[in-house]
Amino acid sequence: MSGGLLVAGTTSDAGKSVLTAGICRWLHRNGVRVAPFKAQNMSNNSVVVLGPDGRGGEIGRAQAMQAEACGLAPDLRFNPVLLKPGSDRSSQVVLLGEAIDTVTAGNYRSLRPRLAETAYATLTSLRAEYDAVICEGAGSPAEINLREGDFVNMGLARRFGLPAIVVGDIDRGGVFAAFFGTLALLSAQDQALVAGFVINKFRGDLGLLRPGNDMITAATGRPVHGVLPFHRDVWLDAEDSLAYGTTLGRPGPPHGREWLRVAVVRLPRISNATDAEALAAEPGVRVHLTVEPGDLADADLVMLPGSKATVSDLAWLRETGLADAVRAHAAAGKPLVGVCGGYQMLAESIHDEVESGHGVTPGLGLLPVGITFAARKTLARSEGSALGAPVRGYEIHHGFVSSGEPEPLLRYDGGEPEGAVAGNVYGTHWHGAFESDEFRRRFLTVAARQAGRRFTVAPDTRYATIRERALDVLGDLVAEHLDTEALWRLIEKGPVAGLPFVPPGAPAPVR
Ligand SMILES: NC(=O)CC[C@H](N)C(=O)O
Repeated sequence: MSGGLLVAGTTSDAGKSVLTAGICRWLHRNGVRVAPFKAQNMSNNSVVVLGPDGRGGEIGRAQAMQAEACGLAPDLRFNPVLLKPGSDRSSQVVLLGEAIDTVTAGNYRSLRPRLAETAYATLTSLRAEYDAVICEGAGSPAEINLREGDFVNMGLARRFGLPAIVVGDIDRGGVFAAFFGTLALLSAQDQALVAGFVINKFRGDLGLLRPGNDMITAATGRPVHGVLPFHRDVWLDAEDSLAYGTTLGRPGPPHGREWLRVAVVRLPRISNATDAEALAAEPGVRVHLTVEPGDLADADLVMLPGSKATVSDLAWLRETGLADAVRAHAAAGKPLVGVCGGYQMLAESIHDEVESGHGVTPGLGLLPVGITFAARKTLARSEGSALGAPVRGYEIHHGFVSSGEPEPLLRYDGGEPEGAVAGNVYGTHWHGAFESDEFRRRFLTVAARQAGRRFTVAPDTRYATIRERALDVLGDLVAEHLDTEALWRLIEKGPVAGLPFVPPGAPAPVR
């Protein structure tokens, strides 16, 4: 079998990543050798994967999660093109794991053929190796301004003759109009590949929804392949919904007497926000993403997460009054932790000719280090220890500590120091450290003490188990709520013949 499917969405955050992961898990459980794929991802949430040469490279976090759903180690080919936005107008281009260039609207066109050819070649190799490859689209396939040269959505489906399903988020409303409009704005050729729809995040009465499903099927000639219920356990790696004001997950009640309140500053170019998810997995730890200085005043622990744009996010921190709130929190003796870009912001100074080109910028001066940016990106999977517990993490950064000899937070297995501690202020370049269970427990215990909070960490939270369970939930959702027979047929046999065309089709360019 050389099966395939494109999971497209009516919008970003409609549930493509989650549905792709769920389909992957369901197939994997049924003994299918399945791999995930996203030709091009735009995200600052990445993981480090070791390439065939043993060197570290980056792919989008969602494809690493989907690989896990397939029972596979992540592979650079699962996400050959990763665009990491550093501003509204420019992104770093990561091709098969390696940062090769910076794109702006101006030069994307000239770069695109190379990106597309790499994506096509990569998918070809995956299809030769696996029984099925489940491809995730990006944004909406009906972005009519981007249709020309598209290699992520229908462009990819056309090239490989893949059937496509379109998932829509009913929680936002307008899902039927979105399905109809998405289909009707595609060319006849593309419409022929769109086999049906999936409704996501449904929380009402199925009886009330059903007439709508029947009508959209009558209007488009395509079935609704299933309705996935809103599920409160589906929150890990939910990167598109990292809106400020969000509380991560649904942690259980505290193991001890009080909750520990964690405020994570929702930086404009936040990267690897999953560092905060590991904290939110602990019972009694409430993790809130915020842009409000007032929220910091109430927090026990404040986290400055990673950032793809350290210097400009630091300027934003100052403009919004958050920098003062961070300082006041630290001055009160309460714990503050900076991860990667957030760590860099806590330094005395940041010398950056690479990411921002701003030269020297004063940092918040809360940790006794100086940071300098190097053109070469550090990409590593790292192991060591901290607070007497083993720690694993991964590193994705241009900036490095170029001065200062702080008390380290961590040590690499070889003994090299990493990160810094100054009383109640902590920093490290490592992402993922809080996924190490014993280290997380010890860190939260110290943090609670410094915050004067009667919080007791649960003795037995295993982050890896929680992740595994979340993937199983996704597999269950697909198995229980989708027409899996229809899905299987699509994946195995390809597009359905004779699907009707819905006018007007792709609009002609206006010259
Ligand atoms: N992952 C991060 O937070 C990166 C930090 C910073 N932008 C750097 O490249 O060094």
